Amino acid sequence: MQNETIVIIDFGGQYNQLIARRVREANVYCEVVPYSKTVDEIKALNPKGIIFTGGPNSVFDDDAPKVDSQVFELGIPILGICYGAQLMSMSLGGVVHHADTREYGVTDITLDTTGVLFDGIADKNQCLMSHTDKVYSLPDGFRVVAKTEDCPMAAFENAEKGFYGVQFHPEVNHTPFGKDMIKNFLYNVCKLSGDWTMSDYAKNYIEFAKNKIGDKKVLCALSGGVDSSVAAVLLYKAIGKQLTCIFVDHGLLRKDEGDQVEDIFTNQFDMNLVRVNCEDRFLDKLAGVSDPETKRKIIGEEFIRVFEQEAKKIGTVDYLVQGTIYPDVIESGAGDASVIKSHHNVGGLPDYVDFKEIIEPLRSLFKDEVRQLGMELGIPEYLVWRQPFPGPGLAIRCIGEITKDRLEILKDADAIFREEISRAGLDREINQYFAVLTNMRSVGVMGDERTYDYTIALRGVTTTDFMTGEWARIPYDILDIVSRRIVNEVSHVNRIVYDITSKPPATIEWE
Ligand SMILES: Nc1ncnc2c1ncn2[C@@H]1O[C@H](COP(=O)(O)OP(=O)(O)OP(=O)(O)O)[C@@H](O)[C@H]1O
Ligand SMILES: O=c1[nH]c(=O)c2[nH+]cn([C@@H]3O[C@H](COP(=O)(O)O)[C@@H](O)[C@H]3O)c2[nH]1
Ligand SMILES: NC(=O)CC[C@H](N)C(=O)O
Ligand SMILES: [Mg+2]
Repeated sequence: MQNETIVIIDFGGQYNQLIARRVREANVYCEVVPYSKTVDEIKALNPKGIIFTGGPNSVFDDDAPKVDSQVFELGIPILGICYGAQLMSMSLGGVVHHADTREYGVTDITLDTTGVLFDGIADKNQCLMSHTDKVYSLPDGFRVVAKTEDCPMAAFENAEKGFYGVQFHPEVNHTPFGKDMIKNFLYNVCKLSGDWTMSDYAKNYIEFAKNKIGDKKVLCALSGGVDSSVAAVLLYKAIGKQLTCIFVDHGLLRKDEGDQVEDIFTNQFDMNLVRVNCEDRFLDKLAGVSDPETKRKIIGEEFIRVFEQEAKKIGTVDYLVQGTIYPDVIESGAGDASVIKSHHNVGGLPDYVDFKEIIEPLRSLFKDEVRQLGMELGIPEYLVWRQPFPGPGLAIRCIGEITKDRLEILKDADAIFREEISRAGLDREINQYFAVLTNMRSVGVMGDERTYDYTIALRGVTTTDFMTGEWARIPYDILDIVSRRIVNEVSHVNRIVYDITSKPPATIEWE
């Protein structure tokens, strides 16, 4: 049985996957497709509703992305967001040009609550605006249902045809009524029943993977982290022992982590697991390197070379599975987005990879959705709720050059911090917490003697999606215990600082 489907037509906007996420959150299945799909291809997906996303272009430019105008004749409801609303308006006979006043940021908006999308929503509200063009006149049959000070046509509808346009972005948290508005579109306009759940995602993916892979062999890059554990279990359910998991111990893991991961995946799950110990190989390549992006690229490439080498031992392996999730993709500069940092599994991948294909079952999901999926698959809670740990590991927390000695200092300090946070029962509340070895040394006095040693920085953040985050308000007395213990127990450290920047403007990791 096919789930009720929403088709999201992608015009290159920044928040497109967030739109998809909002639709999934409302228990509706959706697919994001490029604007170049023909109307027949769209029809073949049997959508119950269509959403046009935002996008960087101006609709009236010659080379602006357009959708086949027959889409307006399918009798299917359409919601246009920002660029999508402008495109809908222009395609049906309205007028769009550059605005005299542009709007960027959170803006007060007045909603006409007789508008179908705004049913049950407060009329004085706020929304996120981000546009330089605007709609100046509406096509026949439309009426205005929202306005802001600078945008008199901030939302419009032709309820009879089921066409709706909004100039603002309902998909972001800065538009507090956005989720309700999207639900109104799905439930009141498209008349959906909400027949999709995360367990459907699992079921469908397992079916899809079975058919795609057939009797071929597959290798899964398994770190023991949340994402790759969920990806591995999904694939294991699809193809069982055709799957081999490769766990790379690159010497950049946390204290005792290698043994713990090996223990969990050999004793608790009955999967084929190969642990590859290659500390020297990674450390040799990283010797003398202190630039963060260079470190990331070296590690990204070395990971793949290890996977290729292990694949050869197994025979012919067509597919490599990675636990890539959406934030990894967007921060590595997907499409037109700018590169924040090259996640080793996306932007850090080498140009040539000796596998027929890389499979990434979680590529469009956000972290909290992956956790939900993990619970659906019956993965133990302590694994699903583990704090994330980046693939490049301690290399990007050891600022400057990486040496065995410096890694030892960092591992010991980090272990103390993690131990005290879980002793205080804060490990679920603080979503990611770790130590960073800075490359700064300063003067201290210990046992009446001068010291000149490293500064350790502690980092703690609260976040749900890891795209943005707040620094965690860890109680002073816990920070105090951690600080005393690290300085007393770890040689070559004489000073501890706590990082009090949020993301943005900082990022979670230091490199
Ligand atoms: N040590 C490792 N050995 C093998 N594969 C790895 C290793 N570290 C990372 N990977 C691969 O890179 C992907 C991305 O790493 P990332 O740290 O984002 O995810 P994760 O480790 O699975 O989950 P988490 O975000 O909870 O740490 C992983 O899903 C995995 O496929
Ligand atoms: O697998 C990964 N490979 C990487 O190269 C990488 N860089 C950052 N991270 C993790 O991503 C989340 C966001 O981190 P940033 O705010 O530092 O970008 C945080 O959870 C980081 O730990 C990585 N994960
Ligand atoms: N965010 C958007 O979709 C922007 C649409 C269009 N490029 C504008 O500036 O108005
Ligand atoms: Mg990880």
